[in-house]
Amino acid sequence: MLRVLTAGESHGPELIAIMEGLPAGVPIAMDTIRADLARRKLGYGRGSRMKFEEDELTISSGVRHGSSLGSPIAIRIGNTEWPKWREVMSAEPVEATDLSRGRGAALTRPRPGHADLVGMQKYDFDEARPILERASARETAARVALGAIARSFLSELGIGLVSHTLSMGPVRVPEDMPLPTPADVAALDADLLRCFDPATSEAMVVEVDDARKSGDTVGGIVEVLAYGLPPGLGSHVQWDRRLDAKLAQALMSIQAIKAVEVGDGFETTRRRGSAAHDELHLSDGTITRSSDRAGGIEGGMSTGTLLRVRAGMKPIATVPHALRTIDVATGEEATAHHQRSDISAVPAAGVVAEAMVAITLVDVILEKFGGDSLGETRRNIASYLDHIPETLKTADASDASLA
Ligand SMILES: Cc1cc2nc3c(=O)[nH]c(=O)nc-3n(C[C@H](O)[C@H](O)[C@H](O)COP(=O)(O)O)c2cc1C
Ligand SMILES: C=C(O[C@@H]1CC(C(=O)O)=C[C@@H](OP(=O)(O)O)[C@H]1O)C(=O)O
Repeated sequence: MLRVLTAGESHGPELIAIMEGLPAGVPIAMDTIRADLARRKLGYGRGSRMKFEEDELTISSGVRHGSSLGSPIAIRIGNTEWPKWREVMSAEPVEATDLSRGRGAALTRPRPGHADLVGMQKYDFDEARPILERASARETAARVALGAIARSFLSELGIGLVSHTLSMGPVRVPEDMPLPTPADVAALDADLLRCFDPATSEAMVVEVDDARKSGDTVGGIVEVLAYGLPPGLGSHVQWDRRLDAKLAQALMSIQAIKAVEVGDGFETTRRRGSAAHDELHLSDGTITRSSDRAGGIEGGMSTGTLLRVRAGMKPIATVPHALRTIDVATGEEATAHHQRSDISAVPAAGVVAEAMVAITLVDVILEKFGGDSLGETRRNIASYLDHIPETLKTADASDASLA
């Protein structure tokens, strides 16, 4: 079983991430984690904070000489903006008068679509600062650092992940666009939209620029693909063991994600059954699926074909052309507070989605195969695949890379 936790406020001194349950012997390179943190910060439409804030990465435990120890891994990501916020976010009491201006001024005009108002109600605060600090997607840097470690483990098992942007507002990649593979990742990372279709990528830039000019924000859809999974991850036997359910929770937990699709998702609901499923046929005597409409999951279990999931992000709530709200200090109608913010964070959300899928896959792999060391997990997977009877083997099972 894998357990992960994050802590940290957006303008606090640092983010903390803990991962417990990763087997020993997994290669963990600081540069790989840094590269993923950099991918998350990039992306067309991000606000000014992404340009000046650095992610200061430290690993405090669980890793020795570039390899996991099997003990809890503790990661620290320093917020380099902290000195400017020291007083506002101090753990020690600060005189209210010292906070009454500038950054410390009470945020009493909650933003519709953010956690501000309901958070104030629930946690009994009279301003939004204590809520937005933790609701903020700054926290996703911690998830991406954990995701980089998860991806390293998956990569040792021959499993590769790709995330890419499918749409930005109404601008969408062509339906027949070929799916990107891990070999294409460098090209995706070079594109600030993380979009595989250059013409669509350009149109997405125009969409973001247009929104920026009119003081607005944009949402969109990202897709995560996982290549090389064995069949049988997750289970049909209990609601909380279904792989699709776990992935949906993992993706839906990302700030501003409001929709999740597995495989063809909602499109499947518009088809008749005869055109909705992945038929089986024999190819060189081996069972083969003739399509991948299900997104690689049947009955809550991975089928061993390509895993394909999508997450839909709503437009950023901090709309520069501020939305109508109520000033809870005066009880009067007002416009929502707004300083700087992202116009779109869809490409960044793709990187976060990839991290959440990676963490979920490590969890279900350890649930099925266990292993206190990487070697033990590998042996367990190989033994399982070897023991699937020839008559049940599927052509697309990923045993080649796992052997
Ligand atoms: C990578 C990323 C960056 C985000 N940047 C912003 C932002 O700059 N401004 C904002 O209002 N919301 C931003 N959000 C979304 C808010 O964090 C989110 O809407 C808020 O926490 C409320 O949660 P909910 O939308 O899931 O209800 C971002 C989300 C992600 C994933
Ligand atoms: C800091 C990050 O994202 C932040 C997420 C966020 C929000 O409301 O979610 C609001 C913005 O922060 P601020 O209000 O300070 O400008 C983003 O910059 C990050 O991703 O590292």
